[in-house]
Amino acid sequence: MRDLKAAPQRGLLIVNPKASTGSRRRTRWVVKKLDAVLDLTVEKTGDRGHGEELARRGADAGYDVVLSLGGDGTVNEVVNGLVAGGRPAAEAPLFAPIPAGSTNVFARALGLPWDRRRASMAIVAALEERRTRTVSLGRLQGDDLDRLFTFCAGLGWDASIIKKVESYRKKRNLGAHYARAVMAELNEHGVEGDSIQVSLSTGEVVESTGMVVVQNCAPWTYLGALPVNLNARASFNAGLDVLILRKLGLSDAARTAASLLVGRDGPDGKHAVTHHDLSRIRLRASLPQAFQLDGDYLGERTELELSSVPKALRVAC
Ligand SMILES: Nc1ncnc2c1ncn2[C@@H]1O[C@H](COP(=O)(O)OP(=O)(O)OP(=O)(O)O)[C@@H](O)[C@H]1O
Repeated sequence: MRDLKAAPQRGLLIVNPKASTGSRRRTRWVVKKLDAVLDLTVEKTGDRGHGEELARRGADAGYDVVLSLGGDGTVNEVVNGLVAGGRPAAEAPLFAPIPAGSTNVFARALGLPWDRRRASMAIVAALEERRTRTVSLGRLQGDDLDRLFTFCAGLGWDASIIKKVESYRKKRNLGAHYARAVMAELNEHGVEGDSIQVSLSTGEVVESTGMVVVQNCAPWTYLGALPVNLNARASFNAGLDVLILRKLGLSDAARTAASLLVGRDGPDGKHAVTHHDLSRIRLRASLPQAFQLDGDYLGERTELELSSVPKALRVAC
């Protein structure tokens, strides 16, 4: 093991001061821990998109390690900045996400604890022991859009629900907000969604009425400590997994929702089909549909293409 104190790696910590579980005191604690093992620079994000710009500049400046302190939105921005323009993983800084959002799916999918102190200690140990892993990312393209995602993207129902949850603003008690948004969505639009044609890289074409979720890893999300699995086989070492909801009745919707919460492998069968390890998925909807990327609602689209980018990002873990 190299003595990091003698030759410290250059580290850039990108902090979202508005992240839902962040605070100045907690940030100071994290900075102190990292400062002991890295030649550390700290930058705060000032607005949406700033994390991506800071990360891109950090990669251009040759930082060895870039860390984020924020939620999955900040992780998404920083990752997009690090490997912007197709920068290969070997030429980009090592990345480490320190959780400060409400859910922190990417960090937890990597095996890091939700608690930021414990996660920081685990990252410091990984840096000291030079433990790294190279993971896949997803890429989403459409019209004026070309973005990477770390854990999931979706078109239709789940994205409409995310839009509603975001509009409720308060991030506490996310489970209750989610349930409220599901009920509001059912009230407004019922369970019958618009048709989405899903073309898979295997050559198969599947029709969905209302919801397609693509995963780069498992789980899809967490409700508190509970992982919610749509595609339990999704993995950073494989291509993309997809869940396609087909025709739903109200009782099917309830059954599907329940199987998401209690099932180990997620729903499958007559009303939902899943496919594993795909290189590409094309989506074409009959009407503009809400879409989400790493849990952030990003607008509406009728056509999207998603592809897997293998071994796209080096992470410390
Ligand atoms: N200074 C800032 N002011 C307002 N928004 C910001 C600022 N810095 C970053 N953001 C934006 O805040 C969004 C959400 O941030 P982030 O995901 O880090 O936290 P979060 O919303 O608490 O996380 P989660 O959604 O997991 O609860 C990001 O998309 C980012 O662009």
